[in-house]
Amino acid sequence: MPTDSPDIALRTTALRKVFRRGSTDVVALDGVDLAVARGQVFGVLGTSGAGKSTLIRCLNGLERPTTGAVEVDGVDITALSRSALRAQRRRIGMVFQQFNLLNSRSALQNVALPLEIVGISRKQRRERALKLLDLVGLSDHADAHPAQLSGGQKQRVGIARALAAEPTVLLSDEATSALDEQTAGSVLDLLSDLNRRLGLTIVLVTHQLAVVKRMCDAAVLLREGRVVDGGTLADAAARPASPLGRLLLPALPDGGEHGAEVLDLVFVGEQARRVMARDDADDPLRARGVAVELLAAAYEPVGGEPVARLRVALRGPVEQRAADRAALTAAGAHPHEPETELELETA
Ligand SMILES: Nc1ncnc2c1ncn2[C@@H]1O[C@H](COP(=O)(O)OP(=O)(O)OP(=O)(O)O)[C@@H](O)[C@H]1O
Repeated sequence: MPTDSPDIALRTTALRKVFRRGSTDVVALDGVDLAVARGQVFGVLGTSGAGKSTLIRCLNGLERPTTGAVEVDGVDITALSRSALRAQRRRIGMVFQQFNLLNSRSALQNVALPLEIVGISRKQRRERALKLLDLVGLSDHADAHPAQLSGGQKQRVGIARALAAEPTVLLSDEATSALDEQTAGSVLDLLSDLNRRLGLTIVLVTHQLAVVKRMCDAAVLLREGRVVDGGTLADAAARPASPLGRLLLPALPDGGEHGAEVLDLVFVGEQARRVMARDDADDPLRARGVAVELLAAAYEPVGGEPVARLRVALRGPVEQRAADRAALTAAGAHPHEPETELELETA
C-alpha cells in the first residue's frame, strides 16, 4: 500500500516481532511506529536488548515481522514475494560495525559486488565503483585489500559498497562503534556530507548518544521493544518530560546545593545563543529582576541547534520563587527538575 506522503522514505507501522524461546514468547518489538522523512538523518537509540538488531533485520527484510508493516519508498516489504523482496532490499544500503568486507577482494571489487550480483557489466561496475570510491575519498586505494586498510578506510569502503545499488535509505548498524574517536568522527563527517550532497536518507542505529547528538535531525528512543519517545532533537531537548530530551541535554557537573530550590533551565536555538553570550539586554537570568544564582552552565549543539543548560538556585521566599519560575518561562527557559544524569547504558 503506498504511503500517504511521498516525503516518507521509510515507515514502520505497528511493527511487532515475537520470538519463541522454548515454551515462552520473547517480544523483541512491541508496536514500533517510525516515519523517516526523505533526506533526514534519523537516529534509533537504545540500550542492549532494546530491539535494535531485530528492528534492523525487519527494516532490511532479513526478518519478517510477526505483524505490522515496513514500507520503503511506499512499498510494504512484508507483503512481497521472495523475489520481489530481493529486488526491493536494494533500496536499503547497509553499513555494519565490523565492515563485513570480503578479505579476498580489493576495495574496488568489494564496492562492485552488489552490482555484480544484479548482473551489471564489468566495465560499468568498475566505472561506478571508482566513482563511489572517489566519493568516499579512497580513489587511490581501489586495488588495496581490506588487510591493507585502516578501520576508517574499511568503513569508507563499506559505505561506498552500501551506496552501489543507489539505495533510498542508508542504514547504519553501529557503524562507528568499533572505531577510535577521531576516525569515528571522520566517518560521521562523511555520512553528513553524503546526506547533504546527495540528499541521502540515513538511519543510524546506535547506543551512542554522542552520535545522535552530532548527526541526527530526529530520533527515537527504543526500550524493551517500544518507542518510548521521539521527535526532532531540538523539540525533545525543550520538552521537560521527554526521556529522549533528557538524554540529549548537555551534561552538568554533579554537586549538591543545599538550602535553595535548584532548577535546570534549558534554552534552545537563538535563546541558547543569547544566554551563553551573556548578552545583558537579552539575558533572561538578568531580565525581569529574577533572583537566581547561576550554579553551572553547559552548551552544546544538539541536532544542529544550540542547546544551553543552566543550573540555577532560586533563593527567594516561596511566592518570589513562583514568580521567578514564571518569569523564566516567559523569557524562553524550559525549567526541568534536576536529577541524577540519565545514562544510556552501553552494551
Ligand atoms: N532469534 C531470537 N530468538 C529469540 N530471542 C531473540 C532473538 N533475537 C533477539 N531476541 C531477543 O529479543 C530482544 C531484543 O534483542 P535485539 O538483539 O534486537 O536487541 P538489541 O537492542 O539489538 O541489543 P544489542 O545492542 O545487545 O544487540 C532480546 O530480549 C533478545 O534476547
